[in-house]
Amino acid sequence: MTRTERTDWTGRVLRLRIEGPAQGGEFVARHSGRVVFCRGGISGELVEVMIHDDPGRAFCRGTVTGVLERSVDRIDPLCPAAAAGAGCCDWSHIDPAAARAFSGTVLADQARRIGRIHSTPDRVPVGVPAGDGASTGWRTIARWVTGSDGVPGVRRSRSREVVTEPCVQADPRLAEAVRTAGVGPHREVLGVLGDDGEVHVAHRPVTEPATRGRDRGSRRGVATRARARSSRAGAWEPVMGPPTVTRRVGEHTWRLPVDAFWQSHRSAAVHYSDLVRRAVSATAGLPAEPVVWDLYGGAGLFSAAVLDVAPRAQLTIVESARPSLDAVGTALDVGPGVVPVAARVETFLDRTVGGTDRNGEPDLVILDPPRGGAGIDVMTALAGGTASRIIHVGCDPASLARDVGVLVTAGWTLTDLRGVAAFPATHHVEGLAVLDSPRAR
Ligand SMILES: C[S@@+](CC[C@H](N)C(=O)[O-])C[C@H]1O[C@@H](n2cnc3c(N)ncnc32)[C@H](O)[C@@H]1O
Repeated sequence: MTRTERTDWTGRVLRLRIEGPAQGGEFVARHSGRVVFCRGGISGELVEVMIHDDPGRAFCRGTVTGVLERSVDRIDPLCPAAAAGAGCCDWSHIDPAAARAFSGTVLADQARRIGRIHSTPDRVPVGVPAGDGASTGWRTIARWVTGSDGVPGVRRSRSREVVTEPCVQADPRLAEAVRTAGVGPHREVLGVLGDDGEVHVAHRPVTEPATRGRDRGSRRGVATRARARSSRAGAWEPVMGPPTVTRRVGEHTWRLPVDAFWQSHRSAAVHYSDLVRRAVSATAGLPAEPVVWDLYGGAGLFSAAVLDVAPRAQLTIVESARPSLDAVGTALDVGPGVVPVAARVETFLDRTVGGTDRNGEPDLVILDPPRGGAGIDVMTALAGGTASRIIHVGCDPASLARDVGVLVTAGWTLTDLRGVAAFPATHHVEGLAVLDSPRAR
Protein backbone atom coordinates (compact mmCIF):
# COMPACT_ATOMS: atom_id res chain seq x y z
CA MET A 1 0.00 0.00 0.00
CA THR A 2 1.36 3.44 -0.93
CA ARG A 3 1.17 6.08 1.76
CA THR A 4 0.79 9.67 0.55
CA GLU A 5 2.35 12.14 2.94
CA ARG A 6 0.01 15.01 3.80
CA THR A 7 1.46 18.48 3.21
CA ASP A 8 1.26 20.58 6.36
CA TRP A 9 2.98 23.97 6.50
CA THR A 10 1.27 25.00 9.76
CA GLY A 11 3.69 27.04 11.88
CA ARG A 12 6.10 27.75 8.97
CA VAL A 13 7.05 31.36 8.15
CA LEU A 14 7.29 31.97 4.38
CA ARG A 15 8.71 34.95 2.49
CA LEU A 16 6.15 35.77 -0.24
CA ARG A 17 5.32 38.34 -2.92
CA ILE A 18 1.63 39.30 -2.61
CA GLU A 19 -0.51 39.20 -5.76
CA GLY A 20 -4.15 40.37 -5.95
CA PRO A 21 -7.05 40.46 -3.49
CA ALA A 22 -9.23 37.36 -3.06
CA GLN A 23 -12.90 36.96 -2.22
CA GLY A 24 -13.15 37.06 1.59
CA GLY A 25 -10.51 39.74 2.28
CA GLU A 26 -7.26 37.77 2.09
CA PHE A 27 -4.63 38.42 -0.59
CA VAL A 28 -3.18 35.73 -2.82
CA ALA A 29 0.48 34.69 -2.90
CA ARG A 30 2.12 31.50 -4.21
CA HIS A 31 4.80 29.17 -2.90
CA SER A 32 6.04 25.84 -4.33
CA GLY A 33 3.01 25.61 -6.62
CA ARG A 34 0.49 26.20 -3.83
CA VAL A 35 -1.73 29.23 -3.21
CA VAL A 36 -1.25 30.96 0.13
CA PHE A 37 -4.17 33.16 1.25
CA CYS A 38 -2.57 35.94 3.29
CA ARG A 39 -4.42 38.00 5.88
CA GLY A 40 -3.00 41.50 6.36
CA GLY A 41 -1.15 41.81 3.03
CA ILE A 42 -1.47 44.26 0.13
CA SER A 43 -0.83 43.63 -3.59
CA GLY A 44 2.84 44.01 -4.57
CA GLU A 45 4.28 43.70 -1.06
CA LEU A 46 7.10 41.36 -0.07
CA VAL A 47 6.06 39.92 3.27
CA GLU A 48 6.68 37.22 5.85
CA VAL A 49 3.63 35.09 6.45
CA MET A 50 3.02 32.69 9.34
CA ILE A 51 0.92 29.73 8.16
CA HIS A 52 -1.86 28.90 10.63
CA ASP A 53 -4.28 26.79 8.64
CA ASP A 54 -3.22 24.11 6.18
CA PRO A 55 -5.87 21.68 4.96
CA GLY A 56 -3.16 19.92 2.94
CA ARG A 57 -4.62 20.67 -0.47
CA ALA A 58 -3.67 23.19 -3.17
CA PHE A 59 -3.86 26.08 -0.73
CA CYS A 60 -3.20 27.13 2.85
CA ARG A 61 -3.79 30.28 4.93
CA GLY A 62 -1.54 32.56 6.92
CA THR A 63 -1.18 35.99 8.48
CA VAL A 64 1.40 38.63 7.56
CA THR A 65 3.86 38.96 10.44
CA GLY A 66 6.45 41.18 8.75
CA VAL A 67 6.51 43.59 5.79
CA LEU A 68 9.84 43.62 3.94
CA GLU A 69 8.73 45.80 0.99
CA ARG A 70 5.80 48.03 1.85
CA SER A 71 2.98 49.10 -0.53
CA VAL A 72 2.27 52.82 -0.93
CA ASP A 73 -1.31 51.85 -0.05
CA ARG A 74 -0.33 50.68 3.47
CA ILE A 75 -1.42 53.04 6.26
CA ASP A 76 -1.21 52.83 10.04
CA PRO A 77 -4.16 50.60 11.04
CA LEU A 78 -7.24 52.74 11.71
CA CYS A 79 -8.75 50.23 14.12
CA PRO A 80 -7.05 49.48 17.47
CA ALA A 81 -9.14 46.30 17.88
CA ALA A 82 -8.06 44.97 14.46
CA ALA A 83 -4.42 45.89 15.21
CA ALA A 84 -4.77 43.81 18.40
CA GLY A 85 -5.99 40.80 16.38
CA ALA A 86 -9.78 41.25 16.30
CA GLY A 87 -11.67 40.04 13.23
CA CYS A 88 -13.58 43.32 12.70
CA CYS A 89 -11.66 45.72 10.39
CA ASP A 90 -9.52 43.39 8.28
CA TRP A 91 -8.68 46.13 5.71
CA SER A 92 -8.01 48.88 8.25
CA HIS A 93 -4.32 48.88 7.17
CA ILE A 94 -5.23 49.80 3.55
CA ASP A 95 -5.73 53.33 2.22
CA PRO A 96 -9.54 53.70 1.76
CA ALA A 97 -9.35 54.64 -1.96
CA ALA A 98 -7.08 51.65 -2.65
CA ALA A 99 -9.43 49.41 -0.63
CA ARG A 100 -12.35 50.48 -2.85
CA ALA A 101 -10.29 49.62 -5.94
CA PHE A 102 -9.49 46.16 -4.48
CA SER A 103 -13.22 45.62 -3.81
CA GLY A 104 -13.92 46.54 -7.45
CA THR A 105 -11.37 43.94 -8.59
CA VAL A 106 -12.99 41.26 -6.41
CA LEU A 107 -16.49 42.09 -7.73
CA ALA A 108 -15.26 41.83 -11.34
CA ASP A 109 -13.24 38.68 -10.65
CA GLN A 110 -16.19 36.90 -8.99
CA ALA A 111 -18.50 37.96 -11.85
CA ARG A 112 -16.10 36.29 -14.31
CA ARG A 113 -15.21 33.17 -12.30
CA ILE A 114 -18.54 32.35 -10.67
CA GLY A 115 -21.09 34.17 -12.80
CA ARG A 116 -19.26 33.42 -16.07
CA ILE A 117 -19.98 37.03 -17.03
CA HIS A 118 -17.22 38.23 -19.32
CA SER A 119 -18.68 41.61 -20.28
CA THR A 120 -17.54 43.34 -17.05
CA PRO A 121 -14.38 45.49 -16.91
CA ASP A 122 -11.35 44.23 -14.92
CA ARG A 123 -12.49 46.45 -12.09
CA VAL A 124 -16.07 47.37 -11.22
CA PRO A 125 -16.49 50.99 -10.02
CA VAL A 126 -16.96 51.25 -6.25
CA GLY A 127 -18.22 54.53 -4.76
CA VAL A 128 -18.79 55.80 -1.24
CA PRO A 129 -22.39 55.95 0.02
CA ALA A 130 -24.05 59.34 -0.58
CA GLY A 131 -20.69 61.15 -0.66
CA ASP A 132 -19.88 59.92 2.87
CA GLY A 133 -16.25 58.78 2.69
CA ALA A 134 -15.54 58.50 6.43
CA SER A 135 -13.75 55.26 7.31
CA THR A 136 -14.63 55.29 11.02
CA GLY A 137 -17.77 55.89 13.08
CA TRP A 138 -20.09 54.92 10.18
CA ARG A 139 -21.99 52.07 11.84
CA THR A 140 -25.42 52.82 13.38
CA ILE A 141 -26.06 49.18 14.32
CA ALA A 142 -23.26 47.34 16.11
CA ARG A 143 -22.78 44.31 18.34
CA TRP A 144 -20.33 43.63 21.12
CA VAL A 145 -19.76 40.76 23.55
CA THR A 146 -18.63 40.90 27.15
CA GLY A 147 -16.23 38.38 28.67
CA SER A 148 -15.99 37.37 32.34
CA ASP A 149 -14.95 40.93 33.34
CA GLY A 150 -18.10 42.47 31.78
CA VAL A 151 -16.06 44.79 29.48
CA PRO A 152 -17.57 45.01 25.96
CA GLY A 153 -15.31 44.05 23.07
CA VAL A 154 -15.21 42.21 19.74
CA ARG A 155 -14.07 38.68 18.92
CA ARG A 156 -10.43 37.90 18.11
CA SER A 157 -10.07 36.61 14.54
CA ARG A 158 -10.79 32.84 14.38
CA SER A 159 -11.35 32.73 18.14
CA ARG A 160 -14.00 33.17 20.84
CA GLU A 161 -11.62 35.39 22.86
CA VAL A 162 -12.81 38.98 23.42
CA VAL A 163 -10.55 41.87 22.37
CA THR A 164 -11.41 45.00 24.38
CA GLU A 165 -9.39 47.56 22.40
CA PRO A 166 -12.02 49.74 20.65
CA CYS A 167 -13.24 48.92 17.14
CA VAL A 168 -13.69 52.09 15.05
CA GLN A 169 -16.77 51.04 13.05
CA ALA A 170 -19.47 52.12 15.53
CA ASP A 171 -20.59 55.72 15.88
CA PRO A 172 -18.75 56.99 19.01
CA ARG A 173 -22.10 57.74 20.72
CA LEU A 174 -22.98 54.05 20.50
CA ALA A 175 -19.59 52.87 21.68
CA GLU A 176 -19.74 55.19 24.70
CA ALA A 177 -23.33 54.15 25.60
CA VAL A 178 -22.43 50.46 25.42
CA ARG A 179 -19.26 50.99 27.47
CA THR A 180 -21.21 52.66 30.28
CA ALA A 181 -24.37 50.47 30.13
CA GLY A 182 -22.99 47.97 32.71
CA VAL A 183 -24.65 44.89 31.18
CA GLY A 184 -22.53 42.37 33.11
CA PRO A 185 -20.39 39.39 32.02
CA HIS A 186 -21.04 37.01 29.11
CA ARG A 187 -23.61 39.16 27.33
CA GLU A 188 -24.17 39.92 23.68
CA VAL A 189 -24.79 43.68 23.41
CA LEU A 190 -26.67 45.45 20.62
CA GLY A 191 -26.30 49.19 20.10
CA VAL A 192 -28.48 51.10 17.62
CA LEU A 193 -28.37 54.79 16.77
CA GLY A 194 -31.67 56.13 15.36
CA ASP A 195 -31.83 58.88 12.75
CA ASP A 196 -33.31 61.11 15.50
CA GLY A 197 -30.05 60.77 17.49
CA GLU A 198 -31.56 58.41 20.10
CA VAL A 199 -29.21 55.65 21.30
CA HIS A 200 -30.72 52.22 22.00
CA VAL A 201 -28.85 49.50 23.92
CA ALA A 202 -30.12 45.95 24.52
CA HIS A 203 -28.43 42.75 25.66
CA ARG A 204 -28.93 38.99 26.05
CA PRO A 205 -26.83 36.00 27.12
CA VAL A 206 -24.00 35.01 24.79
CA THR A 207 -24.90 31.83 22.89
CA GLU A 208 -21.89 29.64 22.14
CA PRO A 209 -21.80 28.10 18.66
CA ALA A 210 -22.07 24.37 18.12
CA THR A 211 -18.61 23.21 16.99
CA ARG A 212 -19.52 19.72 15.82
CA GLY A 213 -21.08 18.72 12.52
CA ARG A 214 -20.08 17.47 9.10
CA ASP A 215 -20.16 20.81 7.27
CA ARG A 216 -18.79 23.00 10.05
CA GLY A 217 -16.23 24.71 7.78
CA SER A 218 -18.52 25.34 4.82
CA ARG A 219 -20.35 28.56 3.93
CA ARG A 220 -23.69 26.73 4.27
CA GLY A 221 -22.59 25.31 7.64
CA VAL A 222 -21.63 28.77 8.90
CA ALA A 223 -25.02 30.23 7.81
CA THR A 224 -26.94 27.29 9.30
CA ARG A 225 -25.11 27.62 12.63
CA ALA A 226 -25.67 31.40 12.69
CA ARG A 227 -29.44 30.84 12.19
CA ALA A 228 -29.50 28.10 14.86
CA ARG A 229 -27.55 30.31 17.29
CA SER A 230 -29.87 33.24 16.70
CA SER A 231 -32.97 31.08 17.27
CA ARG A 232 -31.39 29.66 20.50
CA ALA A 233 -30.51 33.17 21.71
CA GLY A 234 -32.98 34.71 24.13
CA ALA A 235 -34.96 37.91 23.62
CA TRP A 236 -33.09 41.21 23.82
CA GLU A 237 -33.45 43.06 27.15
CA PRO A 238 -33.54 46.80 26.50
CA VAL A 239 -31.47 48.94 28.88
CA MET A 240 -31.35 52.29 27.10
CA GLY A 241 -33.48 54.27 24.63
CA PRO A 242 -37.14 54.35 23.53
CA PRO A 243 -38.90 51.11 22.49
CA THR A 244 -38.67 51.75 18.74
CA VAL A 245 -35.89 53.03 16.49
CA THR A 246 -36.64 55.97 14.17
CA ARG A 247 -35.32 55.75 10.60
CA ARG A 248 -35.78 58.41 7.94
CA VAL A 249 -35.16 58.46 4.20
CA GLY A 250 -36.46 61.49 2.31
CA GLU A 251 -40.09 62.03 3.30
CA HIS A 252 -40.46 58.53 4.78
CA THR A 253 -40.16 57.73 8.49
CA TRP A 254 -40.09 54.20 9.95
CA ARG A 255 -40.45 53.05 13.60
CA LEU A 256 -38.68 49.73 13.95
CA PRO A 257 -38.08 47.25 16.77
CA VAL A 258 -34.49 47.52 18.00
CA ASP A 259 -33.46 44.16 16.48
CA ALA A 260 -35.18 44.60 13.08
CA PHE A 261 -32.94 44.77 9.99
CA TRP A 262 -31.79 48.15 8.72
CA GLN A 263 -28.77 49.08 6.60
CA SER A 264 -25.92 49.48 9.09
CA HIS A 265 -23.96 52.30 7.38
CA ARG A 266 -25.47 55.68 8.27
CA SER A 267 -25.61 56.76 4.59
CA ALA A 268 -26.41 53.42 2.93
CA ALA A 269 -30.24 53.54 3.08
CA VAL A 270 -30.26 56.97 1.41
CA HIS A 271 -27.71 55.90 -1.21
CA TYR A 272 -29.36 52.58 -2.17
CA SER A 273 -32.77 54.31 -2.31
CA ASP A 274 -31.32 56.78 -4.77
CA LEU A 275 -29.83 54.00 -6.92
CA VAL A 276 -33.17 52.14 -6.89
CA ARG A 277 -35.09 55.32 -7.85
CA ARG A 278 -32.74 55.90 -10.79
CA ALA A 279 -32.92 52.28 -11.99
CA VAL A 280 -36.73 52.32 -11.79
CA SER A 281 -37.00 55.69 -13.60
CA ALA A 282 -34.72 54.41 -16.36
CA THR A 283 -36.70 51.20 -16.96
CA ALA A 284 -37.89 51.25 -20.56
CA GLY A 285 -41.61 50.75 -21.16
CA LEU A 286 -42.64 50.58 -17.50
CA PRO A 287 -46.45 50.97 -17.27
CA ALA A 288 -47.98 53.82 -15.23
CA GLU A 289 -49.12 51.31 -12.59
CA PRO A 290 -46.21 48.86 -12.60
CA VAL A 291 -46.41 45.66 -10.59
CA VAL A 292 -43.26 45.55 -8.46
CA TRP A 293 -41.91 42.81 -6.19
CA ASP A 294 -39.65 43.94 -3.34
CA LEU A 295 -38.14 40.58 -2.32
CA TYR A 296 -36.23 40.23 0.98
CA GLY A 297 -37.87 43.61 1.48
CA GLY A 298 -37.34 44.24 5.22
CA ALA A 299 -39.53 47.16 6.29
CA GLY A 300 -40.02 48.32 2.70
CA LEU A 301 -37.06 50.67 2.22
CA PHE A 302 -36.90 50.00 -1.52
CA SER A 303 -40.70 50.05 -1.91
CA ALA A 304 -40.64 53.61 -0.56
CA ALA A 305 -38.03 54.50 -3.20
CA VAL A 306 -40.20 52.96 -5.95
CA LEU A 307 -43.25 54.95 -4.78
CA ASP A 308 -41.19 58.18 -4.95
CA VAL A 309 -40.85 57.77 -8.73
CA ALA A 310 -43.87 55.55 -9.54
CA PRO A 311 -46.58 56.63 -7.06
CA ARG A 312 -49.20 54.29 -8.61
CA ALA A 313 -46.98 51.21 -8.40
CA GLN A 314 -48.55 47.99 -7.06
CA LEU A 315 -46.01 46.71 -4.56
CA THR A 316 -45.64 43.30 -2.97
CA ILE A 317 -43.06 43.20 -0.16
CA VAL A 318 -41.89 39.66 0.69
CA GLU A 319 -40.03 39.27 3.97
CA SER A 320 -39.63 36.36 6.39
CA ALA A 321 -38.95 38.36 9.58
CA ARG A 322 -42.23 39.45 11.15
CA PRO A 323 -40.84 42.45 13.13
CA SER A 324 -39.52 44.06 9.92
CA LEU A 325 -42.70 43.36 7.98
CA ASP A 326 -44.88 44.72 10.79
CA ALA A 327 -42.96 48.02 10.52
CA VAL A 328 -43.88 48.53 6.83
CA GLY A 329 -47.11 50.22 7.90
CA THR A 330 -45.24 52.80 10.01
CA ALA A 331 -43.89 54.36 6.79
CA LEU A 332 -46.13 53.25 3.90
CA ASP A 333 -49.91 53.10 3.38
CA VAL A 334 -50.51 49.37 3.53
CA GLY A 335 -53.50 48.45 1.36
CA PRO A 336 -54.17 47.31 -2.20
CA GLY A 337 -51.13 49.25 -3.50
CA VAL A 338 -48.66 48.02 -0.85
CA VAL A 339 -49.05 44.37 0.17
CA PRO A 340 -46.66 42.98 2.78
CA VAL A 341 -46.31 39.17 2.56
CA ALA A 342 -44.85 37.29 5.52
CA ALA A 343 -43.11 34.41 3.76
CA ARG A 344 -39.82 33.06 2.61
CA VAL A 345 -39.18 34.17 -0.98
CA GLU A 346 -38.88 30.54 -2.07
CA THR A 347 -42.38 29.77 -0.74
CA PHE A 348 -43.83 32.95 -2.21
CA LEU A 349 -42.47 32.08 -5.66
CA ASP A 350 -43.70 28.48 -5.44
CA ARG A 351 -47.25 29.59 -4.86
CA THR A 352 -47.22 32.73 -7.07
CA VAL A 353 -45.32 32.01 -10.29
CA GLY A 354 -47.67 30.64 -12.93
CA GLY A 355 -50.79 31.84 -11.10
CA THR A 356 -53.47 34.05 -12.63
CA ASP A 357 -53.22 37.02 -10.24
CA ARG A 358 -51.98 40.21 -11.98
CA ASN A 359 -49.76 40.83 -8.91
CA GLY A 360 -48.09 37.53 -9.79
CA GLU A 361 -46.80 39.03 -13.06
CA PRO A 362 -44.27 41.66 -12.03
CA ASP A 363 -42.96 44.33 -14.38
CA LEU A 364 -40.01 44.92 -12.08
CA VAL A 365 -38.30 42.89 -9.36
CA ILE A 366 -35.96 44.22 -6.68
CA LEU A 367 -34.16 41.74 -4.48
CA ASP A 368 -31.82 42.31 -1.57
CA PRO A 369 -31.11 38.89 -0.04
CA PRO A 370 -28.85 38.19 2.94
CA ARG A 371 -25.17 37.32 2.45
CA GLY A 372 -25.79 33.84 0.99
CA GLY A 373 -27.74 35.37 -1.91
CA ALA A 374 -31.08 34.27 -3.37
CA GLY A 375 -29.80 30.98 -4.80
CA ILE A 376 -30.15 29.23 -8.13
CA ASP A 377 -33.80 28.11 -7.72
CA VAL A 378 -35.06 31.62 -6.91
CA MET A 379 -33.02 33.18 -9.72
CA THR A 380 -34.18 30.55 -12.22
CA ALA A 381 -37.81 31.29 -11.34
CA LEU A 382 -37.21 35.04 -11.76
CA ALA A 383 -35.29 34.53 -15.03
CA GLY A 384 -38.33 32.88 -16.61
CA GLY A 385 -40.81 35.40 -15.19
CA THR A 386 -42.51 38.46 -16.62
CA ALA A 387 -40.24 41.24 -15.26
CA SER A 388 -38.51 43.43 -17.80
CA ARG A 389 -35.89 44.58 -15.27
CA ILE A 390 -34.38 43.01 -12.14
CA ILE A 391 -32.40 45.06 -9.62
CA HIS A 392 -30.23 42.86 -7.39
CA VAL A 393 -28.55 44.29 -4.29
CA GLY A 394 -26.08 41.85 -2.72
CA CYS A 395 -23.51 42.14 0.05
CA ASP A 396 -21.31 39.23 -1.01
CA PRO A 397 -19.50 39.35 -4.38
CA ALA A 398 -19.53 35.54 -4.80
CA SER A 399 -23.25 34.98 -4.15
CA LEU A 400 -24.14 38.08 -6.15
CA ALA A 401 -22.08 36.76 -9.09
CA ARG A 402 -23.77 33.34 -8.87
CA ASP A 403 -27.27 34.90 -8.75
CA VAL A 404 -26.60 37.36 -11.58
CA GLY A 405 -24.90 34.59 -13.59
CA VAL A 406 -28.18 32.63 -13.66
CA LEU A 407 -29.90 35.58 -15.34
CA VAL A 408 -27.06 36.22 -17.80
CA THR A 409 -26.99 32.55 -18.79
CA ALA A 410 -30.74 32.79 -19.43
CA GLY A 411 -30.12 35.67 -21.87
CA TRP A 412 -30.57 38.67 -19.59
CA THR A 413 -28.34 41.72 -20.18
CA LEU A 414 -26.25 43.07 -17.31
CA THR A 415 -26.91 46.79 -17.77
CA ASP A 416 -25.08 48.02 -14.67
CA LEU A 417 -22.80 46.49 -12.04
CA ARG A 418 -21.31 48.69 -9.35
CA GLY A 419 -20.09 48.49 -5.79
CA VAL A 420 -20.76 50.63 -2.75
CA ALA A 421 -18.14 50.89 0.02
CA ALA A 422 -20.76 50.46 2.74
CA PHE A 423 -18.44 48.66 5.18
CA PRO A 424 -15.29 50.84 5.27
CA ALA A 425 -12.02 49.39 6.64
CA THR A 426 -13.32 45.87 5.90
CA HIS A 427 -13.26 43.74 2.76
CA HIS A 428 -17.07 43.68 2.68
CA VAL A 429 -18.73 45.55 -0.17
CA GLU A 430 -22.30 45.95 -1.38
CA GLY A 431 -22.87 45.19 -5.06
CA LEU A 432 -25.75 46.50 -7.16
CA ALA A 433 -26.64 44.83 -10.45
CA VAL A 434 -29.31 45.92 -12.93
CA LEU A 435 -30.42 43.37 -15.54
CA ASP A 436 -32.80 43.63 -18.47
CA SER A 437 -34.89 40.79 -19.80
CA PRO A 438 -34.28 39.36 -23.29
CA ARG A 439 -38.02 39.81 -23.82
CA ALA A 440 -37.74 43.58 -23.13
CA ARG A 441 -35.55 44.31 -26.18
C1 LIG B 1 -30.16 42.50 3.43
S1 LIG B 1 -31.74 42.55 4.24
C2 LIG B 1 -32.60 43.67 3.18
C3 LIG B 1 -33.81 44.36 3.74
C4 LIG B 1 -34.34 45.57 2.97
N1 LIG B 1 -34.23 45.42 1.52
C5 LIG B 1 -33.63 46.84 3.40
O1 LIG B 1 -32.78 47.33 2.66
O2 LIG B 1 -33.92 47.32 4.50
C6 LIG B 1 -32.35 40.98 3.86
C7 LIG B 1 -33.72 40.69 4.43
O3 LIG B 1 -34.14 39.42 3.96
C8 LIG B 1 -34.85 38.74 5.00
N2 LIG B 1 -34.75 37.31 4.62
C9 LIG B 1 -33.74 36.45 4.81
N3 LIG B 1 -33.99 35.28 4.20
C10 LIG B 1 -35.21 35.40 3.63
C11 LIG B 1 -36.02 34.52 2.84
N4 LIG B 1 -35.60 33.29 2.51
N5 LIG B 1 -37.20 34.98 2.39
C12 LIG B 1 -37.64 36.23 2.70
N6 LIG B 1 -36.90 37.10 3.45
C13 LIG B 1 -35.71 36.69 3.89
C14 LIG B 1 -34.15 39.16 6.25
O4 LIG B 1 -35.02 39.03 7.36
C15 LIG B 1 -33.79 40.61 5.95
O5 LIG B 1 -34.78 41.49 6.40
